[in-house]
Amino acid sequence: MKLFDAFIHRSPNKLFAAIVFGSLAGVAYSLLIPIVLNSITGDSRFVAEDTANAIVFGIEVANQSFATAFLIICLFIFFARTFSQITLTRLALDVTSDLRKDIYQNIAKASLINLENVGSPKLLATITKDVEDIMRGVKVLPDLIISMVTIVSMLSFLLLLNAEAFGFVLAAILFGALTYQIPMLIGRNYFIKARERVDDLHEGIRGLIYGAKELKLNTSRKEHYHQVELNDAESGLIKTQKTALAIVRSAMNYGDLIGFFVIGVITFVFVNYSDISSEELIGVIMAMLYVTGPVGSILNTFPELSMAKVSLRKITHLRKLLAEEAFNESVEPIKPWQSITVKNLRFIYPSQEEDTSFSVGPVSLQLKKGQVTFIVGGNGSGKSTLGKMLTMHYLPTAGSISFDDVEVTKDNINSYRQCISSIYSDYYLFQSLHGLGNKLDEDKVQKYLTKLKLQDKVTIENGRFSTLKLSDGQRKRLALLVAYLEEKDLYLFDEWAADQDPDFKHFFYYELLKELREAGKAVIVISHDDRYFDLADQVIVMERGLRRDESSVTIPTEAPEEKQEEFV
Ligand SMILES: Nc1ncnc2c1ncn2[C@@H]1O[C@H](COP(=O)(O)OP(=O)(O)OP(=O)(O)O)[C@@H](O)[C@H]1O
Repeated sequence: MKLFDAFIHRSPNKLFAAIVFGSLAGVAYSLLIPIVLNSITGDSRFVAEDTANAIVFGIEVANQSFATAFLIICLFIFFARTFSQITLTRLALDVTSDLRKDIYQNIAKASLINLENVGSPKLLATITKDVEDIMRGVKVLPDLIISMVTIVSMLSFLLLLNAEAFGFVLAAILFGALTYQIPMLIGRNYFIKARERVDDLHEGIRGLIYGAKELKLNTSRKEHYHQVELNDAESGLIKTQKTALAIVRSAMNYGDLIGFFVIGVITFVFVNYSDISSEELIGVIMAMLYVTGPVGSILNTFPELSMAKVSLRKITHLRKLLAEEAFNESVEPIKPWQSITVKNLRFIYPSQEEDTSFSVGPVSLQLKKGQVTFIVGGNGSGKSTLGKMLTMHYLPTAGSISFDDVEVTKDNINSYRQCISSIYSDYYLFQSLHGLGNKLDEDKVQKYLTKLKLQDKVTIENGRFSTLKLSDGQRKRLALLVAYLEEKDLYLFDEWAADQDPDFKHFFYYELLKELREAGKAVIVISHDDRYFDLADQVIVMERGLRRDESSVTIPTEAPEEKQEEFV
């Protein structure tokens, strides 16, 4: 993805108009020199001679027609430049907004495992810092175009004025531009290093916010954390940024001085070897002084463009990491089903070292509507991983899931996902009941708010919760309310009751599960609480990623078939 391509893609007509007006402003700039030159020196080679004075509003104005032309050109420059800058800046805003929206889409379409692996600090750094840096880089493009056209126009004027001087100035500018690239390349490498350090720092800041409770209770840990994860990371980042900026600043000053160096050489040396007239010399020096501004302005854009390029690379890399789930996203009505048959399902966590990556399965089981299935086992035995395969968050590396006789494939997986509701331990509670607001059954909402003892805490207005400032247990109850209101066919609760009062544990295990069973839902409960295991219709015991207990359900076992291509 190239920055300019994004502009062309967004609005080619606006881009074209902005470039045309920016270029015209550049040409108009260069027309001011011959007019001024003519008035001062009387050199009428480029503009016809006109010495008539006029009185305008009581003020005497020399060379009336030149003065009028000068004013008109200035006004034209103002309007053309402003139009070009505003158009390109607005385009730049649209392009960066598109970029952010693209990243939102990338995140939405990425597989859960890729999202977990990339992690939120990196994603947030990209959406905030990288897109912002690209925006800054994009914003300098209007000035870059105007300055480039001004330089080209001034060089053309120089060519008309004195071909020898033109050759000399051109050679000096080319030499300067080439030698300028060396420090800029070094500076760019430092910008890349600095960008890597921003990710580390974001990770550190995340620990500072989310680990605030732990850090407050342990001063030596807090000091160590501040020193290693924040102060050292800050120092490393600032040092790298300072070095990058020092190199880039020196390069920019070098670039600025090239113009004056050329003026000096022309004034003190070139004149001794050329028969340039004094009018031409004044013209050349004026043109050089004039060119120095746009040259500086172009050079000033380089650090921003350099950082924008680094950020663009970062975004491109992130997009690769967030590989899309390659399946049909459309949602079609699914055939009513009674049971889910899982055969030899397997999932291997992606890892650099194959030996250390954890795998779950092959696991076979059957889930039926109107049945409650408990998945139990020790910590790290693979319960949640199996759950995420059953709720189709993780795409299995092998095996199959079938709803009655329809096997889940990449063509229908999104349709089948719509019949599932889950609450994992890292659930997210949205402030709004997105997509549910209009079809809310008020009586049902009130009944469940009361059952969950939330009726005095939360109300729902226009599909939004009045507050989410609740205790952990209350928030989890609200998540349960949402899941219940969703009216899905398959429910998964991962340790839902673990941090609830005995009353609510009782409500969950004895009332809610019973009600869901009676409503003909298939329910999966991941639990450690063995007091309630006998409430299950079947218990799946997990041990080191495999199913230990196969007694409660019999699945026709076949040789594990690798079906990776069906899903991934
Ligand atoms: N995002 C991940 N990347 C790589 N490996 C992971 C990831 N998440 C979990 N694992 C591995 O999978 C194993 C099983 O994790 P899982 O969450 O399924 O266990 P669990 O039985 O639900 O444990 P607990 O009872 O503690 O919640 C872990 O021991 C870990 O090695």
